[in-house]
Amino acid sequence: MVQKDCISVSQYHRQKIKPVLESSGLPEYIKIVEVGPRDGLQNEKVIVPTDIKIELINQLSKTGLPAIEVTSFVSSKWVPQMADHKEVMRGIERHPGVQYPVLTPNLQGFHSAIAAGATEVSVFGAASESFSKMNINCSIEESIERFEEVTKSARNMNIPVRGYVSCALGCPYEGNIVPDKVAEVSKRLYSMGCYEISLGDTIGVGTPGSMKKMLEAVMKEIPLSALAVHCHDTYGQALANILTAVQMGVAVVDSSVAGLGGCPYAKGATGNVATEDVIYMLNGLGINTGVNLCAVMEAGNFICTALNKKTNSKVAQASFSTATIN
Ligand SMILES: CC(C)(COP(=O)([O-])OP(=O)([O-])OC[C@H]1O[C@@H](n2cnc3c(N)ncnc32)[C@H](O)[C@@H]1OP(=O)([O-])[O-])[C@@H](O)C(=O)NCCC(=O)NCCSC(=O)C[C@@](C)(O)CC(=O)[O-]
Repeated sequence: MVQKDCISVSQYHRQKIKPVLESSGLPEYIKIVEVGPRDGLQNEKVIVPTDIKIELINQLSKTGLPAIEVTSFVSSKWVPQMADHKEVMRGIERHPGVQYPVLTPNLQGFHSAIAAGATEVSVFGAASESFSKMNINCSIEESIERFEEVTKSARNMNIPVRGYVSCALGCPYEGNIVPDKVAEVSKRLYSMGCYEISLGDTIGVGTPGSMKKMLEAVMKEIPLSALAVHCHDTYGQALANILTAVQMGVAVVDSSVAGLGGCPYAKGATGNVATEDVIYMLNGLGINTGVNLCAVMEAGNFICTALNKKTNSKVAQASFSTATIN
């Protein structure tokens, strides 16, 4: 059940990201991009039934979240969990003011996504050659060519395109990735028309120190207002890394309800930072998100019950055991 005092989505969606809270130097509003239904569920061992995915997205749509990544239009041989992309896309109830982006690695995926009713897409590249090859079966250069085809078609249809750069703080195959490489790939995605670049710590190895260095390099090439961070929590650093990014002025944060997820081509990587934990931290900093924490916890409880697993959200764990949320 959504709380009565939940601030309306459209109220926040309409407003531009404001520069900073005057007293603290922090952004006054942070946009949360919920990636659980895609990034979270793509990595589940058992195939999650389509109606459960749809119900999860419908519940999340009522929480005040401004953006919910719904699914991926990728090959079902590569990611069987996302094979029902069309049914999910067509089955969800769309709420005014909520964005419902989907992943599209190439023109084929883009056309399928549009045919299924997608109104926003994301291309996903990497700052690591090896990861690019393992994840989307092509070099970084080839991926850029494919993404250019997608952005060109999208522009003609007025479809916004978001760009991911995976391995921004480390690669499961190559180890360290130099910040300049992240900046270079980010710049290319931004130059081809991606409205926002989400910097992915795909395997959750970053620290506040490496996040700061990487962001300093990327911020030389791309406006701060076009940057997002996407932190997995494998080493327990995600919230600290997000706080570092927010202190540097980043105002878009990706997260996953109940901390679900991982990437099938980044073995051992755990889920994204839990949406509940990010909201709790931002609430404590006095930063608006427009998202109702209780309603997100209810959605988290729904999906964890359906998957028969324990939530990875520390906030949900604490709240369900003490029944107190501040
Ligand atoms: C990109 C491909 C498709 C290339 O895969 P490929 O095998 O090189 O593709 P191809 O062009 O040679 O085509 C081979 C077959 O795939 C089909 N195909 C071709 N394109 C599509 C498509 N779009 N949708 C559905 N089917 C497609 C195509 O029709 C053909 O079918 P066949 O004739 O064999 O029956 C493949 O590598 C793939 O699907 N990879 C997906 C990987 C993925 O989804 N990874 C997880 C998401 S990334 C991530 O999690 C990181 C992120 C974003 O969260 C950020 C972070 O944490 O860092």
